[in-house]
Amino acid sequence: MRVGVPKEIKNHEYRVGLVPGSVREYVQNGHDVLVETGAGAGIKASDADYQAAGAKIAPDAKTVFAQSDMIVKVKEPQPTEWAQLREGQILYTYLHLAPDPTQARGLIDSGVTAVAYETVTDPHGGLPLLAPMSEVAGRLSIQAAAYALTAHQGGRGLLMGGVPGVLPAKVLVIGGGVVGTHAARMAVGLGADVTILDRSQRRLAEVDELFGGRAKTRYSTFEALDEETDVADVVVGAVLIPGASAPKLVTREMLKGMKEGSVLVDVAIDQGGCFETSKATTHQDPTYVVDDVIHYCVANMPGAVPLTSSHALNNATLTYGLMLANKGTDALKESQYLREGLNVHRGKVTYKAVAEALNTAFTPALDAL
Ligand SMILES: NC(=O)C1=CN([C@@H]2O[C@H](COP(=O)(O)OP(=O)(O)OC[C@H]3O[C@@H](n4cnc5c(N)ncnc54)[C@H](O)[C@@H]3O)[C@@H](O)[C@H]2O)C=CC1
Ligand SMILES: CC(=O)C(=O)O
Ligand SMILES: [Mg+2]
Repeated sequence: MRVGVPKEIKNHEYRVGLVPGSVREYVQNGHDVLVETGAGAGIKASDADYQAAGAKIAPDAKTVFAQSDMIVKVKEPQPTEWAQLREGQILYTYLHLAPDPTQARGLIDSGVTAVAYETVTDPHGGLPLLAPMSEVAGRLSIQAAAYALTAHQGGRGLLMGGVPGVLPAKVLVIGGGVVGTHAARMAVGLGADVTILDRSQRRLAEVDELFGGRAKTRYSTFEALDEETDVADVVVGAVLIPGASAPKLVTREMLKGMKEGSVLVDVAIDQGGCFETSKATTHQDPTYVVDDVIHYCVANMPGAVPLTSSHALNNATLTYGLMLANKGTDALKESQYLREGLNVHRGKVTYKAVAEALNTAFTPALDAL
């Protein structure tokens, strides 16, 4: 198969779909790899590094899309990209289709076979291709919040960990999954006063065990959200219902009870966001203010640390990517875990939560394949 890697074009997105080490693995499996010139610039990998790993270099994205059987990316295709996809071609990348009907329409119309990293599963029940970027985004969320809390950024003028004799910031984390626990770990490490809300009793027990009392846990109800947002200096939105649009948990009304200069970081923005007042922002202009509360809603947070993120992502995507390259769509028939990643195939939506969110017909993946 010919596997193509275009340069990412989303705002300030510096990650790359395949690092040179992964290219080498594809080549050893008998595949041709075509990499757009400069695709690795964000991770300091030159065209020569890719050539040394066995790739051929294409002069532009158009050549990559036209000549490849499978496209490996990081972020959801942008309009100019989905216009170049076609039936019989495999797209392997993050998609986040539920809150993005325009992209969904583009993929449906293209006929492409689109496998979304964020819904691929594994025998352990997690989301193995989402997890590494959730680890990065969770950790980054606290860096972003600490910066936004500074006075010159319009924040409360608060040091996350306080100092002896002065209380630290109160950090509320909504959702104790991968993003949530990694955010909490960083916040605890900085000395903040951390509370984690989750809707899963089992998860709360695991989180309680994990933090050994250094973070508090609370069951997530609207009452809890209302009370906890009133006292928080930082709120991290980290909930997920796989494939679906995020539930709106912090309402506009709750915002009115929050402190002036407090900070909301909505990591769940890639699934539409879990605060009513969230709208996606970019690394170029990451924050805005509503009712004196700073909102940070960057949908590709890990793109800011591409060296860490590209390698972490490749560690997770390589095995399933090779299965797709080696067996084509038969890989989707053989592996139920990889098949969970299939969102769109030959014009049909094959992931239930996505079909529901888009109010469109659902075709079970096995029927579509
Ligand atoms: N903005 C960005 O750059 C990035 C965003 N993300 C996003 O972050 C979000 C979270 O991802 P993960 O932590 O990997 O998911 P996860 O599945 O590990 O954790 C989600 C948690 O939310 C909990 N939850 C669900 N409904 C809830 C509610 N009503 N109240 C409280 N908790 C609730 C679940 O029980 C679960 O523990 C996803 O939307 C993911 O796509 C991930 C990486 C990068
Ligand atoms: C998961 C995601 O949206 C990202 O890594 O950009
Ligand atoms: Mg309140």
